[in-house]
Amino acid sequence: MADSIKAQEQQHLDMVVAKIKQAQTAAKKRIGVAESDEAGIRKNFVNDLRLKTDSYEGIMETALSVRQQQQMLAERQNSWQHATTELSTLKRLEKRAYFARIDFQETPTSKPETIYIGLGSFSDTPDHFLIYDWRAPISSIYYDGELGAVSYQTPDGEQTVDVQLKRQFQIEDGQIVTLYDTDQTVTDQMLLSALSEHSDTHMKSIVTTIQKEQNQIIRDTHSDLLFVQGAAGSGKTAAILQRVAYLLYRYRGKLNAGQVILFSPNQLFNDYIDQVLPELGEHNMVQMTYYQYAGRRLPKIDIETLAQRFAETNSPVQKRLNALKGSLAFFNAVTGYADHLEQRDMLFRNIVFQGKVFIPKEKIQDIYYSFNRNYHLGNRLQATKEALVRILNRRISSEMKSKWVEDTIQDLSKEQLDSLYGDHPREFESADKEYQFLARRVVMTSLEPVRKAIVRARFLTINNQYVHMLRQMPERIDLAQYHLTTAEWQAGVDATVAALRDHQMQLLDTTPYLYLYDKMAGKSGDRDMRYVFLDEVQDYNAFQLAFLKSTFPRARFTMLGDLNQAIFTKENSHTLLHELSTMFDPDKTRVVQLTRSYRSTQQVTDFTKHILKNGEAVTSFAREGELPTVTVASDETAAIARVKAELARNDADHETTAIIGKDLADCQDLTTRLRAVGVKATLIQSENQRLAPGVIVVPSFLSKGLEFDAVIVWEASASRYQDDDERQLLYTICSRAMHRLSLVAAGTLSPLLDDVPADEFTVVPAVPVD
Ligand SMILES: Nc1ncnc2c1ncn2[C@@H]1O[C@H](COP(=O)(O)OP(=O)(O)OP(=O)(O)O)[C@@H](O)[C@H]1O
Repeated sequence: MADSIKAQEQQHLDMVVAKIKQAQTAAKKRIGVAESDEAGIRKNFVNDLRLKTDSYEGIMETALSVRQQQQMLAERQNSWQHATTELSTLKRLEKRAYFARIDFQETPTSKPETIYIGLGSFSDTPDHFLIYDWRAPISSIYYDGELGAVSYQTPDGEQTVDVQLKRQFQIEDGQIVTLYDTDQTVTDQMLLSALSEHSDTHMKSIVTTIQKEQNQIIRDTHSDLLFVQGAAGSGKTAAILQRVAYLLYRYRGKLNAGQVILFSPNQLFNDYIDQVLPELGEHNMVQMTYYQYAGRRLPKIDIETLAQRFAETNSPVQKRLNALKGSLAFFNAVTGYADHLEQRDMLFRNIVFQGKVFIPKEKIQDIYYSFNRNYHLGNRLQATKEALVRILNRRISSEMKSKWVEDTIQDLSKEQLDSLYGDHPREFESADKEYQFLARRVVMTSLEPVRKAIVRARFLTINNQYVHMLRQMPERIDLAQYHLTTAEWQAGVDATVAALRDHQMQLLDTTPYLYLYDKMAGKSGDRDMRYVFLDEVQDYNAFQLAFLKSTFPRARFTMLGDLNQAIFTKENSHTLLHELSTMFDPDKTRVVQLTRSYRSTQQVTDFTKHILKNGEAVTSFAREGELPTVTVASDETAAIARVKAELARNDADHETTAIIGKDLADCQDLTTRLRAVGVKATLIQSENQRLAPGVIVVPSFLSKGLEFDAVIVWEASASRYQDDDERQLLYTICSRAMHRLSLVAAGTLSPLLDDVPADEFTVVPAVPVD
């Protein structure tokens, strides 16, 4: 491109940067003013306060004056917050003001317009935008269209413009490094340079190179369910993070980051992505794994961990039980059972006081079912609690006359007496009045646990109720459809009961258990949550999805998954799509498919896709790299030597490496062996660990969603990956590699690699070990 254009653009950039700097000075000034105003208000708070407490009007006046001061403080804090946010945006813009320019005309006769697009908006006067935020409606034309007529959505409907120029910039520290004009959406050149960067322990934002299909996901505001099926590395995760940023911008003032929740595959992944939104100037959304969510709600139960779940080898019967318990039919059956509890079968527990039955369960049951048919589970429970509290109150008077109360009062120490009197004046009309006062306090204090038990509905018994429900299930669900006999089902229930006795539970049981509990307690869900994102949705079952939908009744759902990577649900993942389609209104459901993989080089993508049989479509973005390597060593010592050599090569080329083993035991063993030959590597044992720089060894089930420059698959042998249902797992592992992929096996190579054509990998012999 002509140097004169670059010079002109640099001049424009210098002008914008100068204005950004002026704006920074102004923002700093406002921060200073707000800070000193706030300090002033705090200092004079006491002086300015008109304390009058001798009359009712005086108290009112004092309260008003406190309120006024608080309001003034809040205003200052608000303006401080505002100026601080603005300053941080301006600082980011100063370095890289924008990344694109678009010239367009709204109609053939209207004035040509030029806009620049960057990470945030910037205007020097209220209506004069020098930079448009990438999320502004008009910015969409940068991502969506080529030159010529391009339409974009505005809050008032669709608008079409004639785009005459698209220019992309790479700017570093206020200097234009390169610029190019293009007629494409985002040039391959720009994408290529973004993708050639080395990975690090944190994901980066993709704002400058968002692809057209990704933009559809990011800007969707219509769907109740947005389902994205995307190949490994197709940018699903990247797209949802930009989507969150987009939604927070689009609904600024109405939506905050606390109303958006992302269920992620593991804690490591949370760590990996947690910089993206702050880099875009937004707060992070609520992020947790489903396991954490369930665990938080069931603090007294040990829920099966990811590692345990992964290590499970399920018998054919167990697989069929799993299919049933994860189905939508089971969800509907639990709903039916809960509805039936409105008429009968709710189980209760005695309320106990001092080791004796205080209110018997039969009495509670009578009360519970005494309300008429219009009462549902929620208000029935509430009304029961109120009735029980009334009983409790009546019992206070009778209990005051008991012998134990008299004994207690006689034995009270001075401290205990002081605490019973509290703020109450110590003068009483008579000794009897004083005794009555103390007796009431004694009874109320000791009955407090009873009151709590009532208020917290401890008279319900979720464990028993859950088991009761499971026992009854054969009446509600056709076991034959799942190829199960009643005996097999009941044996499954026995196993659940045994686990519950030890306060343990399979992840598979936690959701029906929570759902039943919510129904019994009449909970109507978290109505504040507006957007729910589920990453790696193929690892959820239909029950969990239906439960999340009922837990967040007002939320819109974005689900992202790759049916090729179902490492927990395996063959059930394809039925999931079908079950989902029955849960949401088809008019408000949108399915988007992303088939292009951006993560890996063409060679890695081609190799990995041969691992799948009947896999979903995957194409690679044309980025060249080395062929993957395969090494079959005669024994583990030789295999370790090969790993060591490959690590040395990666290190020399500054490629960060993850060695991915099948399970934790393999990874522990490998780490020890590597240490013995002088190689330092961090073993990631649990999902709560942090990602570390340098070589890491990670078990397959924790590598989900992550990516690394180079991946070494440890023990790609027949002893580890043999069955067809392990194809998706091996695929997931291999698809973590961006530039280099090496597979090392001791003994025989996994037969799952048989379909990879011989010219798509290099055979590297194991290094001879002396
Ligand atoms: N438009 C884009 N511009 C630049 N980089 C991109 C783009 N889309 C995706 N990438 C990069 O490709 C890599 C893979 O993206 P991401 O992790 O979002 O894929 P994914 O679909 O979630 O993969 P998986 O299902 O395998 O975990 C990331 O490094 C991401 O930054």
